[in-house]
Amino acid sequence: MHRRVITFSKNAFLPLTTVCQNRCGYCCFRTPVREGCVMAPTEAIRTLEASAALGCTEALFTFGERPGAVPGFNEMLGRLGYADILDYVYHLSLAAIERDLLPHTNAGILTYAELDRLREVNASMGLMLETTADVPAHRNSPGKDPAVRIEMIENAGKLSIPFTTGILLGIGETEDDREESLRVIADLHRRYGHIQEVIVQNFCPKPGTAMEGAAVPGPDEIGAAISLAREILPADVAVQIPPNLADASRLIGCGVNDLGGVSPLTIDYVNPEHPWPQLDELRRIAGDAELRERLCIYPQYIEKGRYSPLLEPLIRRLAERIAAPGRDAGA
Ligand SMILES: O=c1nc2n(C[C@H](O)[C@H](O)[C@H](O)CO)c3cc(O)ccc3cc-2c(=O)[nH]1
Ligand SMILES: C[C@H]1O[C@@H](n2cnc3c(N)ncnc32)[C@H](O)[C@@H]1O
Ligand code: MET
Ligand code: SF4
Repeated sequence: MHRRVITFSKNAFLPLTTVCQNRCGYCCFRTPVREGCVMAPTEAIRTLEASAALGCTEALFTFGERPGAVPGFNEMLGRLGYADILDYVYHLSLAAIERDLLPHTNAGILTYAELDRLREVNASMGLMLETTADVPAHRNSPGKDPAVRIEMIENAGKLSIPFTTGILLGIGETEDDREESLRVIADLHRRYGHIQEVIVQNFCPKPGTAMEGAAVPGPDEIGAAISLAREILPADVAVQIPPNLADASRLIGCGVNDLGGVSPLTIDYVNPEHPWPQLDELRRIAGDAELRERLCIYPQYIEKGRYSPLLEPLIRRLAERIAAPGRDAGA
């Protein structure tokens, strides 16, 4: 009998900017161009160094989409010495690699050329599909048009980038919409073979946002969505739930096999009111299953050599480190 395995990654969350071209009805992350809307390079480097010292393996760069489209933003970055946000994330990706962290960028919509450039310095990348439905929460978010999201995930496939995507539950979509979204992701993976994991994320209401009073998906509804994901997605695609947003120990039986990225240092800037569970709590969530640390690039993609030559030595070193015999998961 093989014991079930539940994986997770130890990361540092770096919200490079809160400026965003979209205005999603559920989001509390976005801000206008103002003092503090860009993470200063010194702070980013400090976070990378402290996270590496704590044993993290991943630098998660998640930030507002196409901030350069917002007037005043590029001038602000220019004062820090960068041409645009892509230039900044490229530079910090190199800084992460130098400090033994593998970059994973989720910057919202990027063009084929932008993905191609970032691929050189990122071990994996991500973009939530969110939903294929046309929902009011996305009325002011051109980048959440499902056709635009699907095109980017497809471009990442053409470029062979190990990829994370997912669906957001409770933003106005129906159960049929969830099924359609998962089928679209499954089809993309069948065509390009690049989807490592699919996040089934539940909406959490934020005060001051358009959806602050909206109903939240209950545990049974979340469980049903996880089961649906496991049923629809090919077996080599992991189903991930964020362990800080829902009752993970209760949901694990529905087919979850990954708990995503957790950080010993940085908060979840997208859901700042939800602290990350630490290692003992993750073990409790995993229950009888074996809790195993992973990198942001999954083993099957490492084996296939789906990474840039620049990342080869670091990926090899970190893979060895997390596999060291006798080593406790995540210690
Ligand atoms: O690729 C993504 N990774 C996201 N991640 C990263 C994810 O949890 C892991 O780091 C990935 O599994 C990478 O291996 C998040 C991490 C957070 O702390 C908070 C929110 C997210 C959301 C995403 C996401 O939308 N896309
Ligand atoms: C980084 C990812 O976080 C998700 N996201 C954004 N806002 C919320 C919220 N209020 N609750 C849960 N998830 C959210 C989106 O799916 C986004 O793509
Ligand atoms: N803004 C991006 C998106 O929604 C990244 C995650 S939200 C901060 O796709
Ligand atoms: S969820 Fe992402 S795309 Fe939507 S407003 Fe927030 S930062 Fe922008």
